[in-house]
Amino acid sequence: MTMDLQTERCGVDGAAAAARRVIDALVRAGDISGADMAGIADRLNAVADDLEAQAPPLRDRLVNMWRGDGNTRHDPAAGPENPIAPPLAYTGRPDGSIESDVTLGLPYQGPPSSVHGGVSALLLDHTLGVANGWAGTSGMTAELTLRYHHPTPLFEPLTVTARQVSVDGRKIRTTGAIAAAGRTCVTAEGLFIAKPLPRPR
Ligand SMILES: CCCCCCCC(=O)SCCNC(=O)CCNC(=O)[C@H](O)C(C)(C)COP(=O)(O)OP(=O)(O)OC[C@H]1O[C@@H](n2cnc3c(N)ncnc32)[C@H](O)[C@@H]1OP(=O)(O)O
Repeated sequence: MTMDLQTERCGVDGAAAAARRVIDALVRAGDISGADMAGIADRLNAVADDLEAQAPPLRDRLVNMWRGDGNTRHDPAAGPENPIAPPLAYTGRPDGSIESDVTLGLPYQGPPSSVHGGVSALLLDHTLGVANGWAGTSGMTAELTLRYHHPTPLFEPLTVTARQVSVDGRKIRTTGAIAAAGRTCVTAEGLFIAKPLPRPR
């Protein structure tokens, strides 16, 4: 079952996807390309000027971002509204786990042709959090333990999975992994504490 995060559509999604494409193309081109980088900077700054001039007050945008009670759309891992999110798109499995297939490019590079360890941590922290929501009991990350078994490749399909393991009072334990071609690259164990922060209203 696909989660509601993916079924809702907003106008900003298309612009965010274009910005994501620009980030990827910029990192890909670099200074060894023939691109007119000064001209590109001017054009990108003009876009930013336009957006900044029309942005609502910060508080209004925060309320808008946190509307409703379910998944949000702005986070840096799965948020379709956020250009720095790959973004992950989750499918819930009948066994209570969740899964997302994603291919990461150069903006997420750490070691050569491999995913940055901090990016893997971001994706796993968020995916464990979403798995908690999928299981019905959510919390704040209190501890996140990662084990990097093998380099996680860029440019190849990755599968990010997570599953809530137990709920003991306010303590929620959740595990997850990133795999490439059936090989586990990173595993995660998280302790979450049930303590909802109020959403801006
Ligand atoms: C769909 C959306 C998915 C989003 C996923 C993204 C998740 C995130 O990134 S969350 C952001 C990162 N996390 C944070 O910022 C959390 C910051 N920390 C906090 O807010 C608090 O320390 C918090 C909520 C973890 C715990 O605070 P608090 O509610 O006061 O806990 P407290 O009452 O002291 O302790 C409760 C129990 O948890 C235990 N505990 C608390 N913190 C920890 C910890 N870091 N490690 C181990 N145990 C802990 C305590 O020992 C206590 O256990 P016991 O009941 O056995 O004595």
